[in-house]
Amino acid sequence: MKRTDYLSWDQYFMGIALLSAQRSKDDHTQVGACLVNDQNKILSVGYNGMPTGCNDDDMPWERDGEPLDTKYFYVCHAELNAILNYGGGSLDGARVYVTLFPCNECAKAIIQSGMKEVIYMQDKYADDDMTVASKKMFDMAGVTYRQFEPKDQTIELHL
Ligand SMILES: Nc1nc(=O)n([C@H]2C[C@H](O)[C@@H](COP(=O)(O)O)O2)cc1CO
Ligand SMILES: [Zn+2]
Repeated sequence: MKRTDYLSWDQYFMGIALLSAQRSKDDHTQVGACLVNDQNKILSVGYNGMPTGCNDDDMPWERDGEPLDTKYFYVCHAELNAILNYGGGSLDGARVYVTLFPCNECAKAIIQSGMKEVIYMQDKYADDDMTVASKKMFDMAGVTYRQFEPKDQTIELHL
């Protein structure tokens, strides 16, 4: 008999984004992203972290303080990492599953790389100008975005 409680594509890819987020060293916000093509093949994954070669232990993870002593100048966002991690050529027409709505900088990278759809989970910075700017650019550029609809399915991983 065919299983009925298998994961939908959306659940599968958002699940991979959520698992990727668990690699983040950021103690306040962990973000994961998964890029998928129109044949539902995974192209790339990423999470928010310091640039390669910048030691996690030597970099600041603070949110407040002198700008140079906070994480914001340094950390590479999950979406940008996923885009840059893709070694296979064009991302034209791809979609991105991301656990937090993209910032304006990642929105630009998403648009410029030719991606067409954003599926996001949280939108906790919806009122921030960066998110308003992201949506403005997505709307103008014809990149659609929709919030992931949780099916209340729990998966336990014993790692
Ligand atoms: N879409 C995003 N992707 C990301 O990877 N990030 C990262 C950058 C930081 O490491 C963290 C946000 O830090 P905080 O301001 O919530 O403590 O999440 C943030 C956003 C929000 O725009
Ligand atoms: Zn970003």
